[in-house]
Amino acid sequence: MKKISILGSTGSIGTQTLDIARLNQDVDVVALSAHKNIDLLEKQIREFKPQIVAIWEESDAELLSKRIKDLDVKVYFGMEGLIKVTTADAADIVVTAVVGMIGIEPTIAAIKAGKDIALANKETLVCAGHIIMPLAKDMGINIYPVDSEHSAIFQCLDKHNPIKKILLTASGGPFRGFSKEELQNVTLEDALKHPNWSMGKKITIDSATMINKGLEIIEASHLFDVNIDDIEVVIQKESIIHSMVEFKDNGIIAQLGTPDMKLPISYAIFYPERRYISDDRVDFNVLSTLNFSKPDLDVFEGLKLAILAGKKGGSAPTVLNAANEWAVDKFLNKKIRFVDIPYLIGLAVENHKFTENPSLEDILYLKQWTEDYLERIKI
Ligand SMILES: NC(=O)C1=CN([C@@H]2O[C@H](COP(=O)(O)OP(=O)(O)OC[C@H]3O[C@@H](n4cnc5c(N)ncnc54)[C@H](OP(=O)(O)O)[C@@H]3O)[C@@H](O)[C@H]2O)C=CC1
Ligand SMILES: CC(=O)[C@@H](O)[C@H](O)COP(=O)(O)O
Ligand SMILES: [Mn+2]
Repeated sequence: MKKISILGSTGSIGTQTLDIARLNQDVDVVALSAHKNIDLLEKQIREFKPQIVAIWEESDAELLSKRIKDLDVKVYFGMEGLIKVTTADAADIVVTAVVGMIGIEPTIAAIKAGKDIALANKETLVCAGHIIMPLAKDMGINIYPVDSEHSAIFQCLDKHNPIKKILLTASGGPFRGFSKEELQNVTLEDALKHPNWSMGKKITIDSATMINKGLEIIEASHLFDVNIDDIEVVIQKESIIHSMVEFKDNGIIAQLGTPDMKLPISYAIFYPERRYISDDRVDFNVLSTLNFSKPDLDVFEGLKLAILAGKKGGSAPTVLNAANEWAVDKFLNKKIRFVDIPYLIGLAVENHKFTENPSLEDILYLKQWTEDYLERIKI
C-alpha cells in the first residue's frame, strides 16, 4: 500500500494526484491540504478519508471541523497545519503540489521526518535547492520529480554514464514567436491561454513569460547536479518531447508522451513501476511533425534573468523567484502589465544585498525584503 500525503490537494497537480489514487486500489491518502477551497477539500475528505487535513485560515479550519464532525479527521491551520500534513506519521511519500515558496518549510520538515518527496513545487528547489538536496542525501530520502521535464530527464538517465547535457524542452507558451513590441499590449486573458497544458494560473503565466523555463533550469541543476551552462532550452512547440539527455558520445535519449501530468505524477508515486493512465497515447499515424527552435532571450527577458540568477547562485534565485511570485500575483489582479513582470524582477535582483549561501531564515527574510521593495516601486 502506498500511503500518500498531498500538500495542495485542491489545485491542478493535487486533483490529478487524486485521479491517480482513484485509478489505483493500493493508494491510501492519509493527509490533504488546501489554501481557501474549503468546499473541494470537504469533498476530498469525504471521498478519501484522510487522518489529517490542513487549511490556511484558522476560521476556515473551525468551519471545516464543524462540517466534518461526523468523521474522525484532525483539522489544522497555518504553517503548523502544512507541516502536520507533510510529516503525518502514516505517510510514506509527500506530493508537494502547493504553489510558491510557501512549500519550502513543509518540504524541509517532510524530509527531516523521513518522507520521500514527489516534487511538483519547483519554487522550493529554486530557492532552497542548496539546502534540500544535501539534506535529502543525508537522510537517505528520494526526491522524485513531478515537473514533466524533470520527470522526463529522470526517465532518460543512464546509471552507467553521466549526463553531458540536458536538453530542456519548452512549448514557448502562448506568445511563442512574438516580437518585443507585440508583447507590450498582451492581456491577462491572452496569457492564460496555454497552447498545450491545462495548469494553475501562476504556472500558466510563468509559461507565457518563459520564466517557467528559467525556474526549471535551476530546478534541474539541483535535481541532477548539472551546471546551468550544460542545460539548453529547446522549443518543442507540440509538448510531445518532454526533455532529453545527451551523453558523451553525443547520443541523445528523449522521453515522449501526450501532454498529461498524470504520467509524471504516477511515475513519481510508483517508481520504478509504470502504471496504466489512460488510452490517450502518441499516435505517429496522426502526429506527422515535431518542431524545434531556439528561445529568443531578448524577447523573453524573464528567461534571460533566470539563467543569469541561476549562474550567480546564492540569494539571486530566491529574489528572482520571490519577485516573480509577487509580480505574477499583481498581473493576475490586473495591477501591472505583462511586460512589467521581468522589469520588476530585474530591479529586485539587481538591488538586493547578495549573499553566497542563504540559510532558510535568510531565504524567508529575502522573500519579505523583495515584497517590501517591490511595493515601493512606482510603475
Ligand atoms: N499544474 C501543472 O500542470 C504543473 C504544476 N507544476 C508546479 O506544481 C505546483 C502546483 O501547481 P498547480 O497545481 O498548477 O497550482 P494550483 O494553483 O492549481 O494549486 C495550488 C495548490 O496549492 C494551494 N495553495 C496555494 N497557496 C497556498 C498557501 N499560501 N497555503 C497553502 N496552500 C496553498 C491551493 O489551495 P486552494 O485551491 O485552496 O487555493 C492548491 O491546492 C507549482 O509549483 C507549479 O509550478 C509543475 C509542473 C506542471
Ligand atoms: C507541464 C509542465 O511541466 C509545465 O511546467 C510545462 O512545461 C509548462 O509549459 P512550458 O514549456 O510552456 O513552460
Ligand atoms: Mn514543467
